[in-house]
Amino acid sequence: MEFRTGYIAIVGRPNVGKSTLLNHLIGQKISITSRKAQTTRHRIVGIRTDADAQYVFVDTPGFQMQHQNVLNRVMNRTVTQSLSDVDVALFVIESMRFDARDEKVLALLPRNQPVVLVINKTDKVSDKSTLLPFIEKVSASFPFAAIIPVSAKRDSQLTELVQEIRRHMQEGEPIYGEDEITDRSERFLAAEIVREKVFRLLGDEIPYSISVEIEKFETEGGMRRVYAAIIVDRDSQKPILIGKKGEKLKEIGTQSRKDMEELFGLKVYLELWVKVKSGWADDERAVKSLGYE
Ligand SMILES: Nc1nc2c(ncn2[C@@H]2O[C@H](COP(=O)(O)OP(=O)(O)OP(=O)(O)O)[C@@H](O)[C@H]2O)c(=O)[nH]1
Repeated sequence: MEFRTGYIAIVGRPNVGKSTLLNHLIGQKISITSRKAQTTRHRIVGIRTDADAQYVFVDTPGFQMQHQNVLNRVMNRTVTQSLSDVDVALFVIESMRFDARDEKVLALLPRNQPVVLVINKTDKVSDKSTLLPFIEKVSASFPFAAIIPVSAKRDSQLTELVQEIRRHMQEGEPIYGEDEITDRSERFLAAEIVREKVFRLLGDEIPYSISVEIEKFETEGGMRRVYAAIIVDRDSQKPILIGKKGEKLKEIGTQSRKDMEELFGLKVYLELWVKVKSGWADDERAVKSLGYE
């Protein structure tokens, strides 16, 4: 069988189980989001590599998972455009529920490219015979490429879903190497976690241009040591990030460390500091957030 690769977007109204689905498809918890809209076209939220395919799951700008009000805030066109360059979109709904909010999302989906309807939470349906009429009703509303009822939580029908996704992908070499997926992506995710916390805790106070550089990333005796610099543009942004008596940075550190521990399944020692991009004498370590508090 030829090797295939492709990009996949998972969309749907809040609470239908998109994150759960993603996590179960990729086998670990690496779905990360921040409150700010992304500037990049697509952000990778997870990768699954099988013997015959590599699945790259992306978050769609203006359509981010875990955003409650995003549909009100973003122009529909942007959403449709950004969705049109993935290979396949998964439109997730809940079993036996298809309301106005689902329809609103559905209206934004491109019609010139495959959309798979994923009916999640089938485990909650006690009388399975009610599912069929429901499926028929929803399927009349859009030319879906396929309809797959699943239970993300129970891993039910996920193999079938993966096979269906693969059908819509092109032959091609893996985009990400196997080794890259373990270490490099963990580094990348560590940086994403810190960035997410910065935005969560500081929101609009901080410009979108900040970045996070992982300067050291190593594992020693069951402990992951992460040294990360938050890079800001201007000196004046530094005190905002650090906060009174280092409070903000400490909170960013504590929350980041917790997420990293959950993600890596290891104890994490995290050292965080703020660096000014153009700065000369600014490489100072402001806070040490220990791996056990
Ligand atoms: N019974 C059942 N519950 C599920 C299933 N999948 C997800 N859930 C639950 O549904 C709730 C929402 O799941 P999420 O994965 O956070 O949903 P989401 O679509 O990412 O939600 P937003 O982040 O708000 O967009 C959680 O309580 C999940 O545990 C499933 O297959 N069966």
